[in-house]
Amino acid sequence: MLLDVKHIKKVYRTRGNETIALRDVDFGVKEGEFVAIMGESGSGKTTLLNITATFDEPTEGKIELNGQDLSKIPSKQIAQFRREELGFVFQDFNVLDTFNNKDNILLPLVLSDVPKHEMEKRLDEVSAFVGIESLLNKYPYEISGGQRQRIAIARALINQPKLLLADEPTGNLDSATSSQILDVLRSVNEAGNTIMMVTHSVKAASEAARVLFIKDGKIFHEVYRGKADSQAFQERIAESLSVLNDRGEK
Ligand SMILES: Nc1ncnc2c1ncn2[C@@H]1O[C@H](COP(=O)(O)OP(=O)(O)OP(=O)(O)O)[C@@H](O)[C@H]1O
Repeated sequence: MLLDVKHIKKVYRTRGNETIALRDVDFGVKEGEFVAIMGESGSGKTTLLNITATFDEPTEGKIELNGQDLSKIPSKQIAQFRREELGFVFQDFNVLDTFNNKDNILLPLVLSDVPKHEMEKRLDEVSAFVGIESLLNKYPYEISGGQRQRIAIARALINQPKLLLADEPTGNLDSATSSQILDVLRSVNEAGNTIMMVTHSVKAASEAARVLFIKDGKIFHEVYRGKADSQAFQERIAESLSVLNDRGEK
């Protein structure tokens, strides 16, 4: 298993209030898998992603990436770990307007002291893969949302991370652009990269091979695409969501 999420519980304590955001969440992600996580607002998806990303720590349980217990990484090495082992794609792109697109993509390599010729080689590869060669010398504010998300995906891939974490990557895009970004994510996965993606979108989730449904901080259900085509898988996902919501209303 590349990612092992072991009996995670997360309790937020704020001024006497206690919120149990995750309870006994337990699953694994194999190398090369594409897993989507769905659930209603407040069900714990972002909490799970944040803990996997080492932005936060579980109250109980542990997460291992390639056998490495995330809680054992010394705090001084956390930033380096994130930069070298994980890639991030967010809803709001998180690219820096003060750098041009090329420097945005290269930033993780600069911070990791990768030699210049290696940087150029990886930049060429990743730019061709994501289809952004003509955008490299522009700035993020000069390009469209979909193009910005491509830059963010290139930046996430440039360090050849073990795991790509995506939080609602099509949330700020129109449907045509979303489809293009989903195509990119599919090819990223087909090239062997492991992806864990939080999404509200049935269409986005249907790109994954497996969808986990979270409800009230617990994994409630999961579906595998198997041999289903995209349309059939979307119907199954939508059906699972309606069961999830129905039971919530009772
Ligand atoms: N920093 C925090 N302090 C206290 N409670 C929090 C904090 N972050 C999240 N929560 C609570 O934990 C629960 C899970 O929240 P989380 O953000 O993980 O849900 P989500 O499924 O990602 O929701 P959304 O789809 O709206 O982003 C919610 O009840 C939320 O109010």
